[in-house]
Amino acid sequence: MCSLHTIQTKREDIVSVLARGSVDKYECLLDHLLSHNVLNWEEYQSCTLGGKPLCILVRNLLDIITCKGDTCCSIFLDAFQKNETCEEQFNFQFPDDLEKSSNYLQSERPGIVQLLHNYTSAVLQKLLEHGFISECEIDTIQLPIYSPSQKARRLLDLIQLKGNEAARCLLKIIQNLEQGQTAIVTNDCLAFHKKLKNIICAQTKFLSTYDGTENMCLEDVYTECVLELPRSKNMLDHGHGSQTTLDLHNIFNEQGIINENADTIIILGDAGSGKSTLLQHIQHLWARGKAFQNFCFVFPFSCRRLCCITKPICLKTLLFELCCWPDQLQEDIFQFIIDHPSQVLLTFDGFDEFKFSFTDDNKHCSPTEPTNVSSIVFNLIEGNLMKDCIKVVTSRPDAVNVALRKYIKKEINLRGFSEEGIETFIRKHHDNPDTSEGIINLVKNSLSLNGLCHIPVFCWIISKCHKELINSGYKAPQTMTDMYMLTLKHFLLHASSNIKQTQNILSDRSNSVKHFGKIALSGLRKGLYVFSPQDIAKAGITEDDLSLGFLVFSKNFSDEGKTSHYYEFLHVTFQCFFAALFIVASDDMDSSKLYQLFKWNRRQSGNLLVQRLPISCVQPVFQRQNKMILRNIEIRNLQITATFVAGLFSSALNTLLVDSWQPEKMAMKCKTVKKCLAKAIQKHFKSIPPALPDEKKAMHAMPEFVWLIKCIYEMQDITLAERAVRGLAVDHLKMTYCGIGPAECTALAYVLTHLKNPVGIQLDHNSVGDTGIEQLIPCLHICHALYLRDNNITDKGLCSLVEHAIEWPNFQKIALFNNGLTDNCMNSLANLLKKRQNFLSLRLGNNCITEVGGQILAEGLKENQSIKYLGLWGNQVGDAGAKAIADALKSNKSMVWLSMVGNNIGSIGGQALANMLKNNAVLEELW
Ligand SMILES: Nc1ncnc2c1ncn2[C@@H]1O[C@H](COP(=O)(O)OP(=O)(O)OP(=O)(O)O)[C@@H](O)[C@H]1O
Repeated sequence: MCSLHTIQTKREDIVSVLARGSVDKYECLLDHLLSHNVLNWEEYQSCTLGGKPLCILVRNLLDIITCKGDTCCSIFLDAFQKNETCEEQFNFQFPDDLEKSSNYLQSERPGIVQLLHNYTSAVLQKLLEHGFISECEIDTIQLPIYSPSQKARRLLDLIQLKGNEAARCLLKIIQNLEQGQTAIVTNDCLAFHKKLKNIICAQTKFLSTYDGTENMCLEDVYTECVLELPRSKNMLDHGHGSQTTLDLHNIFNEQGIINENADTIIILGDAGSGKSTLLQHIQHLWARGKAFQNFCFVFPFSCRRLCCITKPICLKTLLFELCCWPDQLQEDIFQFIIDHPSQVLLTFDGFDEFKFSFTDDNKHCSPTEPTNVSSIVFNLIEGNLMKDCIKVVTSRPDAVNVALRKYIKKEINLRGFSEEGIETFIRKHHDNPDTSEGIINLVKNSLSLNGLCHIPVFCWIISKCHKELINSGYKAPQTMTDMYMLTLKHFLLHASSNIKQTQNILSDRSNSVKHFGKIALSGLRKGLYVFSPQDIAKAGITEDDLSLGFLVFSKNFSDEGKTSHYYEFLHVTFQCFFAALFIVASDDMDSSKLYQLFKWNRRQSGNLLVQRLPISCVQPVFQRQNKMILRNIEIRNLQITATFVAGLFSSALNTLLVDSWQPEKMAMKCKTVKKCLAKAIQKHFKSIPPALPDEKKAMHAMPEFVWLIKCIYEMQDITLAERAVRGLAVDHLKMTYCGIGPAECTALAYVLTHLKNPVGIQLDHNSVGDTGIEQLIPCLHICHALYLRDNNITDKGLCSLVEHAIEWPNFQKIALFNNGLTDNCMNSLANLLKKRQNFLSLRLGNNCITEVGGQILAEGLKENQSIKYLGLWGNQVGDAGAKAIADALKSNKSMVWLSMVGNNIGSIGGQALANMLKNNAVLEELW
């Protein structure tokens, strides 16, 4: 029987089945007919006229179909049967040519309706954002009389009417949804999604350091920081092997993954390097819809706050109560979160402040079962809870223990501002170009300031206190302590109404400073960074003190609508600074207590394992050593506080404090600090094993050594610096993996310049950079060998170094592999080779040197007879470069080791090297 005849004979049954069924089902049939072009647009509309009974619409449809001949009738019957039996599976083949988007939406209509029906609200929002529909149109589509599928159909109908541009936009949204590139929340979750975005947007709008006094938005002042991936052997190769800097927008991609099965990305950086701000920026970009839209939900946590949760808590409560409460459908929303972990991002700021040491001993897998907060956090990191949900954790570097490392997907080092970043930050901070130019010049002209300003918090201080620095002719700060003292004066002066009459503002506000010092120190001892109204009252802090702006409302404990507030210091480094001021200037603290501040290092020196253990593991040892008042201060903050203490004894600040507060015990304390520092350094030196026969004596310094050097620098005491290195009788000073950046280089130069005998200085795997080289130059004349592997050095830094190195008689070796050197510094190196006929070793592996660079270097090699080692592996010198080098070395009588592997060298270069090897009697190794 032909299809037309079937419809005619069974018309009554068909009408009855369709009219008895739901409107949804009938419309689904129409979707099929539209997609197969059985109905044209006008016919479709006549079959969906609102207000008419379904049986009339069905009859009308059958009239249209039967007029269209047997093929159309056959398609109808097919669709009718499918409609009755099962749901179809759709497989989208998106068109390459987006000009045909409207057609595609029509031809795939049944599948698209099925895909969209759970997401219409979010899709409508996106179309609204793109300007293709209006609020009023959304309201019409979202009328409660429509089922979810009907809403999807009304949406498609509207877009068809709006033309191909709108259809193209919708198709892009559908494509992203289908391929999981953009996370789109279901209709049930949309209200919560919006609420969460609004809350995060409001929370991340301002930086805490700008609270109260200024009204600067994060968006206006945010400056990109340098993000680096550590080069590690087991970094999985995803085609980014040699790249170590990372763009923020690539933070979640495959670049730099070290463990594909893990879900935690850890961002490491020193105090004030911008970790919290970076997280805030990520959250803000997400909340504003500007990036990271593959996450439906972002839940930000502060470890400072999590530490205060003492009662058992479950994951659900943690997410909803701490971040955002769903006004309705809590169960559905939580279920969506659990079912779609890859669409959820959790951030944990300040893991170093999380008092619990990471352990994977206690498994907890239930999202609804309460347990202690540390267990929830650790099991999230391990993936026992919400596997595949990405977690971003920030921490100061040494808080990561071995157990945690197993669960790290990617490790990122935050290196603060680049040279350009400093300028950008200053320009963003000041509308007046004259002011910003003035500050930039100030920073450029002061070596010490330049080194410090790579750390964002210092850059902020300089920007904040620019008036004092530029107009009042203050001496540019030399040390970190100078910076904080400058800020202290700035805030005090700012709050003082009669500045001119005030001779010594510190003396005038001594009580305020004392109050801050007291609460800061007692907070550090108890691991407290947030202060309740009771804590504030107990420390005697008055409204007047609060108005100075050092204590700001805590973001972590905001009780909106309440009159009493929780406070925290502007930044934790200010808490350390005030604690240091109290330790130094209060006569309640005698020098023996101060001795405790440096003493803990003595037992730990040389014990890297203990140093890297989290504080809670170290504490039993630590507590035994320090029975006194400073025993509980978290090690990283203790070091910062101790550095400030040393800095406050620099001659200028010592005098200032004595003049301001007349403390009686300062002289004694100063003596104690000097003794502590000198002895701690000596102890470090004594731990060096004696040299083996025929071997040079080397010292492998620990990060603690660098900290001691920084303390000496903060004191600005040349005699102490001389005394400190007097006993250092080594040929080689190794300071690899010590977290050395530009500021540390300034301190190293200050002390190492007093070394009496030439040494080799090995600084591999730090972040010295071009600025660090500038800082080091004052001490490098003493150096016979310099190792700077993996330190982000570019041509600029190297050229500057070589300019000086030409004059240094001892300087014979330099190792620069894994940096960013190009052909542009080859002239400089060639010149060094020409001028220095006692130069021995040049290692330039894994840089970006091409044929041209190889040829330039060859010019230098031609005129040098001393060089013994040349390493150029992993560059791109090619045939021409290799040939030029081989020819240059023909007459060289010293070269014993030459490495040219991985340089794209073909037969010409290879032949030239082979010939050179034949004629060269001394060359022992060529590879
Ligand atoms: N990228 C940035 N752009 C602009 N300003 C920044 C940036 N990063 C940091 N800052 C400034 O430096 C201050 C300190 O930064 P932040 O609190 O983020 O450091 P942190 O690394 O989290 O420090 P800590 O480890 O001590 O908590 C910020 O309050 C802000 O003023």
